[in-house]
Amino acid sequence: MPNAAPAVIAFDLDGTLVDSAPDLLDTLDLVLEEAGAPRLPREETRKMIGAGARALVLRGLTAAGLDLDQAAQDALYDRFLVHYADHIADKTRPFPGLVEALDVLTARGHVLAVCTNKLEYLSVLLLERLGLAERFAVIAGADTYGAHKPDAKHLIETIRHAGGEASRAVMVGDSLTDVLTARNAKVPVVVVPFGYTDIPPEELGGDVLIGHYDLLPETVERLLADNLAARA
Ligand SMILES: O=C(O)COP(=O)(O)O
Ligand SMILES: [Mg+2]
Repeated sequence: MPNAAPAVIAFDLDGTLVDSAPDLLDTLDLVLEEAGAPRLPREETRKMIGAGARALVLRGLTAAGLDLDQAAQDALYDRFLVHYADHIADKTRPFPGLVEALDVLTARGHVLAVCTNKLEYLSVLLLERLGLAERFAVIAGADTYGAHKPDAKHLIETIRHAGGEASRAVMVGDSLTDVLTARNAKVPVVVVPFGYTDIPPEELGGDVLIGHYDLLPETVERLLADNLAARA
């Protein structure tokens, strides 16, 4: 019997859809430099991405050994947001094969959504600049539903607003936060290995690890079918 709800494929943004590290970390370098901190190595700061911009700034300050009061931290965060918004798509690009994979998923009738710990307005701005925004039924940021990853509510609400249900959805992400979110929401999760994580991607505990977006459409079909069979 056909399921009335479309399948929803929910993507993390930073490190999953797009390689946004260059613009995020250029901005982090700039605000830390303005605060008088030494420059941190990229291998180190890359792993600080994944819990949103405020966490990125705070992690940078901690790693640089700067102990600022709340007002100074807030000012630095505001400065980060303004500069980042102005440079959000200078170097940021979709990962190879992404656009083709999204085309295939959409042609199969699946609905695409974004579930990210980036703020909603920055997520929309970035995807608009890259010409990708229209592809997603929902772009849900850390501030969209009053709960953010790894809270299951962020993913469940994203799927619901996209017109689907958690029992017929797949999450795609690059970090432990994404895997935990999917587990909490009882949604299967695909891990991509080209994002930002301090844990090796194969150790994140996802259902499937794919090395290239070419593999995503068949992987999604398999996970949806497995899920259906498990529920029968
Ligand atoms: O920008 C961040 O730190 C978080 O973004 P993500 O949830 O899309 O990985
Ligand atoms: Mg990510």
